[in-house]
Amino acid sequence: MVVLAKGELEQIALPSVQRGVAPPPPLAAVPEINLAAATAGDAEARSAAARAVARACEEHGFFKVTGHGVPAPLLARVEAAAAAFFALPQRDKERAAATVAPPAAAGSSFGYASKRIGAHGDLGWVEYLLLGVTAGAGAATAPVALAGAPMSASADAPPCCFREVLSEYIGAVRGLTCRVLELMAEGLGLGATPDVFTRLVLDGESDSMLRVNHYPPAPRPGLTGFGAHTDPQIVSVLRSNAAAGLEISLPDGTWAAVPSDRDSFFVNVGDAMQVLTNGRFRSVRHRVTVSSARPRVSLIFFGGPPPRERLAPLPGLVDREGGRRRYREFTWKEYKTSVYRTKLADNRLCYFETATATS
Ligand SMILES: O=C(O)CCC(=O)C(=O)O
Ligand SMILES: [Fe+2]
Repeated sequence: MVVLAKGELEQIALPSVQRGVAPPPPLAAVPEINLAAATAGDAEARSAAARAVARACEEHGFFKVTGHGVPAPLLARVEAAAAAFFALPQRDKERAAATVAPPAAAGSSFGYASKRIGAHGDLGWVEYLLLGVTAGAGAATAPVALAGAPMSASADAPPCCFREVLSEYIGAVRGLTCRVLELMAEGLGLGATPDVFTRLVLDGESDSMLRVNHYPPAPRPGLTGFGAHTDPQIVSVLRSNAAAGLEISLPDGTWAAVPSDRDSFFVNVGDAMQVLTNGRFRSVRHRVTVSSARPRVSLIFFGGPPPRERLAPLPGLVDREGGRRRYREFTWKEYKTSVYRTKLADNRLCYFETATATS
């Protein structure tokens, strides 16, 4: 974790996104899944939703979730608590970060950081909190142990502190993540093992995380908030305030802006899911560009497997491709170690591809 002194913050030169004259166009048709309709009990609606989820994961690696059931007042409270935390004086934010538990693995960056993303020189117009979160024994709604979230967003905050609001939010978003993962399994034709993905996120040692990002108003348009990257985990579930900025890379390599929607969640397929599905689901490249005069606040839950978990393409999916296995087996710990050695924009999966994947 790197925390900069106030003077240093202003001195860092920040990259602008390379673009032509025009910003990327909005994503024409954002794939959308209404979870309430999908899980209301009608088997036909459910299997149609599962197929739509699989299609979105294959084509974009990305979709929007409506009808998610996470209460609007909870979303408003967590957004307000995050904004209050980032409005604290720099010194208080740094002090709060010192309460965060020691890094779980060498090179990891739990805690608070400003403008520096990772340890290899990536910069962005962003400050963030990165927290390790663990699941209680098996239940999606079990109380959440946060690896050291700051106790309070402000000195005058009521006893219901930032940590508790985040805890409640994580419980809700983990439940949502599991419902989405079950639909992914069903959409892949793995309905016989509906917990094939959820068991990884619900494991007591699951390496899941929450990142709370704050992008202050941009001093000039087109500033890189968070550079292009894929998320390493199985799946990421994102929610932001109404400030735009998220962009995804389309299969043809062009970029598209995702219209913000504070009432919905957005799901990214991560690298680990691309491996488990033998490349059928696409780990989506995405970035955040800051142009807006209003600050953007986003929260991303990253569903990760336990460090010891051996990841490899699921046998049922390999069989369907005539036994062609695109990735070799590796542990999540091994993958994370590799991620920490690389820059944000690097393709990390290429080190784990088999010879048949590239032939
Ligand atoms: O802040 C956002 O909207 C996305 C950030 C992101 O991609 C990440 O934290 O991995
Ligand atoms: Fe990301």
